[in-house]
Amino acid sequence: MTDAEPYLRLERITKSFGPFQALKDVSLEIFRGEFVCFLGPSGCGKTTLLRAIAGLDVQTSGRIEQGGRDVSDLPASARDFGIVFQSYALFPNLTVARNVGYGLESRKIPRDERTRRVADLLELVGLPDAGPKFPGQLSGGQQQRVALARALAIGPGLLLLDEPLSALDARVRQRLRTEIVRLHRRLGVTTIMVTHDQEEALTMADRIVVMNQGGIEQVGTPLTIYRHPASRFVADFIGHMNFIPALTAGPGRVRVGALELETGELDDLPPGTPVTLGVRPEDIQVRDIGGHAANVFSAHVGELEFLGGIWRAALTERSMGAGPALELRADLSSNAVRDLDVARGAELMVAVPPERIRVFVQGASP
Ligand SMILES: Nc1ncnc2c1ncn2[C@@H]1O[C@H](COP(=O)(O)OP(=O)(O)OP(=O)(O)O)[C@@H](O)[C@H]1O
Repeated sequence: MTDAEPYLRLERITKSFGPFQALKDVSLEIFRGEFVCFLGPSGCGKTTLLRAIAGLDVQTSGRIEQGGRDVSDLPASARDFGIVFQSYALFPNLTVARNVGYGLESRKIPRDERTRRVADLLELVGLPDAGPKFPGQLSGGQQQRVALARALAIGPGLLLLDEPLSALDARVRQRLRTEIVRLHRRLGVTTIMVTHDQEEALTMADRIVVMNQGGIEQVGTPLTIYRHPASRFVADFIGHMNFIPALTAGPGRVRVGALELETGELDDLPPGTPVTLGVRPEDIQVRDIGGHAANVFSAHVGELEFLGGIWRAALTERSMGAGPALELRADLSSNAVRDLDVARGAELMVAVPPERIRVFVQGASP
């Protein structure tokens, strides 16, 4: 097997629980050394997919190949992975050292080597002195580090993380996030993490698999998923987005009420086709709007919400004639708000760069 070939290949995986289809024809390829996140709302099937990869919940149909080997029908014990669960799942009556060494013990690794390896692993996860303690004597974050060390002990080909951070408080979560990424860089172990937290996926993953209702909506790098969401679902699930109903008006142009806008992307749709435009709040410009800028219009400032580093402004464009007004949320820097005297009730010139407008065709996206 060469590195150009996927390390893990999922082919047409389905999973049914009675009449309910939790996974619908899922195909995916993951390469050696990648950090991949399965991201999606509760119940979309991400844990079910992870458990199928581990052999903990066998798929109803489909094929799973790992490292060039067909593992579809292998029991979990015969597959090559380490796993960390949300709930730590440590043995409460065993010391930390024995928890970490558990897999080594059952593989009959000699005691000396085991002791050395456990010490290395505890060092690796930043708990060099925790060996003699019991899990109950550690904080949640520390227990999750022990769970990580245990999962890595046998040097698995695949590290599976099932919402490993969601039981932890925000600060610990943040710190462990960085540590897991660092650990991954250092060890290079192919890693799959399930999360419903978009920020976690965006900051940690090499590639994100966005799931919805038992299927895959989009696979891509965090930047691609954020900048070029393939569907309205993805656009809505990741980050904030203004959705604006519009009609096509010729190549690269759309009409929103009386306003005509230029867009960077538009398939060859006949004029008058209903579409939905997607614009991120941070892509609405209020500064340095040159004379030749496209999509410039005046907007009325409504509510202004202070979010710390930025302000979120409710903007309304009123040249719409009889139609409903165009409402937008815009994220403005504190500097812009100060320099331009942006205040509730003010009028503000705004520009929406054409290349920052996504066009979703109605009915084509779920
Ligand atoms: N053992 C089971 N029996 C019946 N239905 C199940 C079983 N396990 C999961 N499901 C259903 O399959 C769907 C997918 O579940 P899964 O746990 O994979 O979702 P998820 O995306 O991981 O969500 P969450 O973030 O809530 O865990 C859900 O609707 C769930 O109710």
